[in-house]
Amino acid sequence: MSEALKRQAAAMALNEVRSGMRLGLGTGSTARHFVDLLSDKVAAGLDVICVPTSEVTAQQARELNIPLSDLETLDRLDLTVDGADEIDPELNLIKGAGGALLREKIVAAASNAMIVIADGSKLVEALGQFPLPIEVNRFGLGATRHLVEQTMRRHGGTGGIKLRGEAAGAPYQTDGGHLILDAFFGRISAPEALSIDLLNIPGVVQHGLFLHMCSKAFVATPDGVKTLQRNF
Ligand SMILES: O=C(CO)[C@H](O)[C@H](O)COP(=O)(O)O
Repeated sequence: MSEALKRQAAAMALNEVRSGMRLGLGTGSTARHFVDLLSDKVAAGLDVICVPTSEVTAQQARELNIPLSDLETLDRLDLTVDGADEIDPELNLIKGAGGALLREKIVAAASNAMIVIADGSKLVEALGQFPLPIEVNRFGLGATRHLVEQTMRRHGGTGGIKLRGEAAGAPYQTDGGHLILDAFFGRISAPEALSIDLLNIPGVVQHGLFLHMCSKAFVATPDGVKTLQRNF
């Protein structure tokens, strides 16, 4: 999908930002457009303080003179704007293709609202066609992978599990120094139960299912930007 559509979705989210807000800044190509557009408003006098969800976003924001803070200094945020890899009709998400899922989830959970920006290709009837990123500790990788695979089979997952970056010769490392297993479920029929089961595996640090966290999504299609909303 085109960068123009991603930017349109990002522009809609920018309309939700008010002076004085504490903002979470997402990661990925769509969130990048949001940060870029936000910087114009900041240059024009918008007063915000932002917490980035990755080193990449932090660097972009610093280069664009967006004021940054962290979750030691601020314990709550007003709003987080982030991208997603899949969005279901309940606004449950799969996130983490960019590897930032742990910080993204910490920042979203610290926020009073989470808005997702995406193009129409991210809308799905059921989560799971996109591989679910699972962030794991390096220690005990083989054992953790085995337990993740057992859990995936119990939940009807039909595909395999790949250590991200392995095929390229060097495992991908997250900002927190962890590894990512990408699990090809096919279809996730009980996301809440899967979430609990994955988090019960000691080597699993976090997974990319964002359940009941997103209250609004701006989804850009060639016919315009759709606003999807969910009340908690
Ligand atoms: O979860 C993410 C990073 O960890 C991204 O938000 C997600 O992968 C969407 O990225 P993009 O906007 O480039 O499609």
